[in-house]
Amino acid sequence: MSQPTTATAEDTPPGGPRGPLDRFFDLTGRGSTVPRELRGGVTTFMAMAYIILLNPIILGGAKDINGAALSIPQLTTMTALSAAVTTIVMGLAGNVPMALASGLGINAVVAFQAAPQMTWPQAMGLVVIEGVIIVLLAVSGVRQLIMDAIPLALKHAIAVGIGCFIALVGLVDSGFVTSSAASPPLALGIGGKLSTWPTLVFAVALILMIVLYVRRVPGAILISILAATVLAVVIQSNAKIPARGPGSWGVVTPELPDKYFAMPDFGLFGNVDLFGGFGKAGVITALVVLFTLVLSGFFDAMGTILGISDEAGLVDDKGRVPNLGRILSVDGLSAAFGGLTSSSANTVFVESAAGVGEGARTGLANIATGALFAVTLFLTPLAGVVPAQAAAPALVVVGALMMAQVAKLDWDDLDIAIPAFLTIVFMPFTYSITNGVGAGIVAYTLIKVVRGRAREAGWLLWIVSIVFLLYFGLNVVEEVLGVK
Ligand SMILES: Nc1nc2[nH]cnc2c(=O)[nH]1
Repeated sequence: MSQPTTATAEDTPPGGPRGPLDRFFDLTGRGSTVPRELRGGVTTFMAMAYIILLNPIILGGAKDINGAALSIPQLTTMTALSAAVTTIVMGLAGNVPMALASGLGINAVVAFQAAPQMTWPQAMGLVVIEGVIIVLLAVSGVRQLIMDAIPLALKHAIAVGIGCFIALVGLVDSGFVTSSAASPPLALGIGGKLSTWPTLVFAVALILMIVLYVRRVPGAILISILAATVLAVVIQSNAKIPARGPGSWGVVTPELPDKYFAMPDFGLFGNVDLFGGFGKAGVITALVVLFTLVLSGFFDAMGTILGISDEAGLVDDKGRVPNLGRILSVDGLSAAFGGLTSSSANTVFVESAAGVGEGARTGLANIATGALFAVTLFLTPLAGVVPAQAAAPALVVVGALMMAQVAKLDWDDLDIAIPAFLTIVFMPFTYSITNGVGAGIVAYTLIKVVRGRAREAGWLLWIVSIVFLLYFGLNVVEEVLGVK
């Protein structure tokens, strides 16, 4: 891929014999070094650390059918634990710079679709089953077959769509872009105006990151995140911006905590009722929830794995990813582990692209990211210091890098141009990677049919298209079947 790297003489792989770390992670083979991997891993952690705070807020804010809520401190521990374990396992087994944590798409399904119809252990039981189904699809080779069936052009479009999506996520999380019920639905800052301290911090961080990055300063992204965090803490200690409301920092208010250390509470571990949800909510309702979980988990991770691999230059000329079977299996296991820990399905995070932007190319970066998540198990108060405004510019800059893939598409070929465009725009516009993948695949198959080339799509894409049509029409199906 064509991004500028941040190599220095200190970074250059030595010509001598390769050490055990180098051999295990193939650092030299992938043109990387230990410092670069560590820098990438730390950067990814900085871009993802917010999840330790946000996931408990989303899951802990919802009530189950009995009106019970999960404990926020326990959720915080479980979110950090599952991110640490799954990220390290992915690094060791998959050797890719792809960190995992509780997915924001899926946790909303768990909190707002599953939990209100059953108990928390039953909802988490469905998450475990989802993960097991995804593992079965991976080990049977079906998941890989589906990935291979997706045309190369759509794989590039997925990377571009994810780039646009993470840029929007960054802009929204930092309050630089806000939504309102009035028109226009999206606006700059508050009501079209940038006038708050948090947006200033975002702007400073973004400018600093761009300047350092184009000047190829090693650690550009990380330095900018840290510098912006310091700026944010200084501003907050003087301006005392309220934690909630317009103009606030969002999930993380950058304040130095009173205490830095807290003992983790593992009380939610194993709090799972595997099949009880089918009895409580009804078989069809539970199956509809399971279908949504599997489809989102399957295609969100697939899109993210393709996008990050493409960005890291790990794919071959057919768009194939190394160690794909293992990566997909670990991804499924991670979803199940998320259920087991009540932290909701863990999935490959798009934020891993920030570490790739910093030079990460192997699973060693994951060891750094995972180790930092493990440390936060004991330092949960400190995890709340980096505000979105400091970390989110990384998502915008990396979004720009991922845009490079758009040049690989033949925009004069409508068979490609229209599905690729839909893939790209559906991701940011519907805030979902899965929707983008689905829109592209359905459009691709449709165009092949109306052009009299139905066979070119291949039978597998046909099946996937039908499944996606079901997914998009799920509400209609639910009404027909009379389920909630
Ligand atoms: N791919 C992916 N990345 C994320 N980053 C935060 N949440 C998510 C998610 O649900 N999926």
